[in-house]
Amino acid sequence: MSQKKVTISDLYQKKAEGRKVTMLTGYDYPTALVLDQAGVDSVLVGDSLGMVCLGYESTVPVTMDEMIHHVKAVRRGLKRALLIADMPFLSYQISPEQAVLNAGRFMKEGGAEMVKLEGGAEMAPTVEAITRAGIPVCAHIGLTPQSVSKLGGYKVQGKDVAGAQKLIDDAKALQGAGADMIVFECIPSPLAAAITKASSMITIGIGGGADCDGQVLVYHDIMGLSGRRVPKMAKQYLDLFGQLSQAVSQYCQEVAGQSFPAEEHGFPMDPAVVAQLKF
Ligand SMILES: Nc1nc(=O)c2c([nH]1)NC[C@@H]1CN(c3ccc(C(=O)N[C@@H](CCC(=O)O)C(=O)O)cc3)CN21
Ligand SMILES: CC(C)C(=O)C(=O)O
Ligand SMILES: [Mg+2]
Repeated sequence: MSQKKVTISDLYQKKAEGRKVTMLTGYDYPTALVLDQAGVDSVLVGDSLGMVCLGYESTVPVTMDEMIHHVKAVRRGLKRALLIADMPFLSYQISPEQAVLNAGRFMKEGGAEMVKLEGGAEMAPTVEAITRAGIPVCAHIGLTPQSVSKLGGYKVQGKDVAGAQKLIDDAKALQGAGADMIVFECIPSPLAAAITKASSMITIGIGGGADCDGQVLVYHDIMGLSGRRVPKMAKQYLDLFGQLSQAVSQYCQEVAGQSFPAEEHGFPMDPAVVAQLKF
């Protein structure tokens, strides 16, 4: 595995050559070590951390300070993979100025290399302002979880002509505004394939089918760590929740049954020393 840092040009190169870009979410230092050493191209500190790490009902309550705390932890664990920070709800929607300031915090305080934000053509001026400040942007269209109340639930987007055409127009506007990358979340595979073909941006699917330039999933979903049913687009590779629960219950049994700690888990003392102690 090459130890060279992954750059955005490397990912454009992959797109050009038809080699797939890999991305996973990562929220903490040990996970960053695993992802980096296993060779993933990019790590997204997603605002999904609000749901999977902090126990919120949605991504809406997540703050900039919470995000930065996690981005810094992931930064310390990455040597190679590209670090992308997800802009949380209301950190970029108010004005392009507010967006540049918060995107800049991710770069300056968090050590991020790219920021991601949700929204279509209406976000083009914001993407343009962030890009103009020298900060690479990943867009995100389709199912945009920060708008879950407006969307009426976590539902597939772009199924009818009007919805699909809007996503095509959104992608065009975001590309024109300078986005280098775009996430397609829960949109029909043929639509994601067609936009990918027409687009110079690096397209990353999560429920966008096999023909995107790359794929992203939530780490806790693929590892079976979320403790919930995983969304349809995720593939669960491990059942860590089950394994962790089993290990915790075994530990409790062994402490209760006094088979833990064993001799080797403690620190001996010279009996001559013990003999001299007065109690
Ligand atoms: N753990 C986790 N994984 C995610 O992928 C994820 C989050 N959290 N939080 C933020 C958003 C929310 N996401 C979600 C949440 C639910 C569905 C879901 O329930 N989808 C339905 C299909 C919907 C339809 O058919 O219209 C499903 O059956 O999985 C999808 C994406 C994706 N993101
Ligand atoms: C699932 C990805 C695309 C995301 O936005 C997140 O993890 O917050
Ligand atoms: Mg997100």
